[in-house]
Amino acid sequence: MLEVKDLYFSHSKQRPILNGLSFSLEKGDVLCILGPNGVGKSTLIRCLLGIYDVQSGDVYIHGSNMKQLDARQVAQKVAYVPQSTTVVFPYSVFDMVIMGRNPHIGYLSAPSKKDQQIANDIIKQIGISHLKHRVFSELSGGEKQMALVARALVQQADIMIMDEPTASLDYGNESKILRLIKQISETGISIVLITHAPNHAFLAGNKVAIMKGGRIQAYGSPSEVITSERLSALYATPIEVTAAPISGDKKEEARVCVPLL
Ligand SMILES: Nc1ncnc2c1ncn2[C@@H]1O[C@H](COP(=O)(O)OP(=O)(O)OP(=O)(O)O)[C@@H](O)[C@H]1O
Repeated sequence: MLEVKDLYFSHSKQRPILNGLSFSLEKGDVLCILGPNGVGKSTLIRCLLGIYDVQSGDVYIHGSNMKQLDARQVAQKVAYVPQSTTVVFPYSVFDMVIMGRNPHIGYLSAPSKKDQQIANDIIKQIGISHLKHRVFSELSGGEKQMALVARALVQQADIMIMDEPTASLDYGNESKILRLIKQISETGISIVLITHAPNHAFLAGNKVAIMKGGRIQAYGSPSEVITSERLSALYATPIEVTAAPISGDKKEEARVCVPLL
């Protein structure tokens, strides 16, 4: 669905940020991208959304080279959930959510009944009907994040890029968003999840990529890639990856990352 091949991007000639970066995403994958501050995760997102022109390498979306697609075509295929959004105008949650239909609406047209229906269905589906008429800018961080996920879903793109969608959320809202990510992927949407929490890869991901030095240093299933040695080296602090028993009907174990203080 998404293939990134030998991507190179640099703000200045001296120091490339992305230096031959490659990975691919299949239908329903949740690929967690981990990497320390400043490694180039946001830069990668900008390249995947077509905001930055890559200087060499290619991004293929359903086999089409992104260089051949205009912004509207990219937006029909790739949705984006930002970390947070500041909105000055008093848009309602419904106004914000229906904006996700823009790539499907003609330049001088208003959202159709069908667009409104799609927005209403998604709002209901992800359980934020009670927020529909609230002013977006007055919502809490967690409520805003749910509305931003709804906006991305109404775009009906089958690739979704999420930039730290749980940043600054409390534990309950973080779990809610991670659960939603799993549910969305089960519908066949592929997700690139940028996160600073390696545990997210165990909880919601099926693939993980570790970014270092402008490349993907390790790539594979969370249990293969996320090891104590690798995380400790990546974040330059001792981290242990261990198994925690989960009580319930059947005995299960969850893998967890614990920083050693
Ligand atoms: N417009 C710019 N001009 C020059 N350098 C930039 C610009 N934008 C980002 N950078 C640099 O590019 C590097 C990668 O930045 P980027 O924001 O992609 O990292 P990141 O992995 O998303 O970091 P974080 O985890 O802290 O959000 C950083 O060293 C940053 O200072």
